[in-house]
Amino acid sequence: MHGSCDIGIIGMAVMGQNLALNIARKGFQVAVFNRTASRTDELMKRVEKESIVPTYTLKEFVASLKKPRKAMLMVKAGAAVDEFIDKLLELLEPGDLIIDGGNSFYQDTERRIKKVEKQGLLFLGTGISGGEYGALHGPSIMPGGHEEGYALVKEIFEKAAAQVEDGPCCTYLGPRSAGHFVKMVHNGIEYAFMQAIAEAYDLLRKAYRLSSEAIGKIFEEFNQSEIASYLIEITAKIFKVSDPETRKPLVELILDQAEQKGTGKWTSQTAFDFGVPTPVINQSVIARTISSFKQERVQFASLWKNKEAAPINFDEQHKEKIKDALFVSMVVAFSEGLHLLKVASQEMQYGLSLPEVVRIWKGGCILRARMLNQIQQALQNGEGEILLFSPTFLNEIQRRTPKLREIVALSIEKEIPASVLSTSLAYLDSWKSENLPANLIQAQRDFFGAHTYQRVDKEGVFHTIWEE
Ligand SMILES: NC(=O)C1=CN([C@@H]2O[C@H](COP(=O)(O)OP(=O)(O)OC[C@H]3O[C@@H](n4cnc5c(N)ncnc54)[C@H](OP(=O)(O)O)[C@@H]3O)[C@@H](O)[C@H]2O)C=CC1
Ligand SMILES: O=C(CO)[C@H](O)[C@H](O)COP(=O)(O)O
Repeated sequence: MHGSCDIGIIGMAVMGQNLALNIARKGFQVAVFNRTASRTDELMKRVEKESIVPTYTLKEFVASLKKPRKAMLMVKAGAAVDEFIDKLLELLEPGDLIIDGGNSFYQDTERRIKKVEKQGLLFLGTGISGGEYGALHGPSIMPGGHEEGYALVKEIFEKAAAQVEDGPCCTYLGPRSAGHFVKMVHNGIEYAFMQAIAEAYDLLRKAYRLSSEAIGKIFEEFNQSEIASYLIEITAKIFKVSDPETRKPLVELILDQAEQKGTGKWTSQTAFDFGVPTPVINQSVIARTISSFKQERVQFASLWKNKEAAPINFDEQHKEKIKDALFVSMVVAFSEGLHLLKVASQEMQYGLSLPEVVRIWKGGCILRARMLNQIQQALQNGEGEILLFSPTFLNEIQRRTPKLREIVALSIEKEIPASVLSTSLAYLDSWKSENLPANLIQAQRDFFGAHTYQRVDKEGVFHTIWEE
């Protein structure tokens, strides 16, 4: 078996195991390695006819690879990636390829690629989306880094990726950290969708007092509409699952503390760095953070002495309003993310093709959604720098925003937090404001710090002594 494997994967947790099986099922021979051997054994129990070679030392792993060797890391983002890169650099040779398939921060990828190329090796920072199912049946793969490295794995990646009508959900995105940057933004948008959906659920259960079963049916219907998407689809499915012990809907028994591994926060931090407004994504990160203060929330609720409002009757019109609110929030989240990608592509010189980014998000990944077809079309037509401005979406959003406004008003009236839905509205209201109150901010800055200001009626930079 030595030296015969087409690719090797390190990290046999959820993603690594399933990706290894997927690639092996496409006819490639895959070497696998995991720090804890039992995980490798666990995978081998799942192997049927596939060609997977288990290895138990890194030396054995490297020796099992065909030259030029392709070693892919599917380990926890952070220190583990650096540790494996260092160990692999001792064992691999110039011309070999290291791929980081985890959710690494793009600045780490910038640093790692320099280190790897210094030793004459190639590196691909590759975002992968689709979770457990996608990894096995076809994820969306977002590679960036050395283009000659991509040529070595193109066939493997493109066969393993999800397939949509216009090709595999994998394409070379650009140099250095382009792939991990795109995956980071993908996840930022993912956070926003998830929070918007969660807020719709909160309104449905609290304002209208609908049961989990009824809410599940509404999401099932939503998934037949213009907001059809993977996240809406799994939401509908979640509401159908009962806890075997209590027979209650399982979702009702899950603690309301959302965890996060960092990609959403990085998207927001990076958007601040690049000067791109992404308030809906930012707010979805904040919403998760607030949720983590469960004990404090319980305490504050008892101090506040919440009163339950009378429920509202739910009908078709309400359903349409919630759907429209979700539609607008989804478009806004995509618009924010694509705006960030556009600016970052220029600043970082990635040369990203946004229609291609959107194309590879159409299948396999967590963001896959029916509206991505229209978004791809709008981008291909070069419609507007920012998606909101595109004629395709402008009319759609304008038509639906009054419904979003009603839903936000309802959330305010009923005291149900809907911060992502309301931020979507505020974001739109800000863009459509010819005049914002930033003139007052400028006056205040000039008052306390002599920061100067510009005027609307004449050219120049001005400073005023605001008080003697
Ligand atoms: N789960 C998901 O849905 C998705 C995950 N990702 C990303 O893919 C990557 C893999 O994800 P996932 O499969 O969930 O696994 P985890 O992120 O849970 O990481 C577990 C894997 O990392 C290894 N590992 C952790 N720390 C170390 C260390 N210090 N030294 C050596 N090995 C270490 C573990 O080895 P051991 O068994 O020995 O502990 C195990 O193989 C991550 O970057 C994740 O963010 C991307 C898309 C979706
Ligand atoms: O990359 C993913 C999906 O695209 C991973 O599932 C990731 O872990 C999701 O982020 P978080 O754990 O912060 O919710």
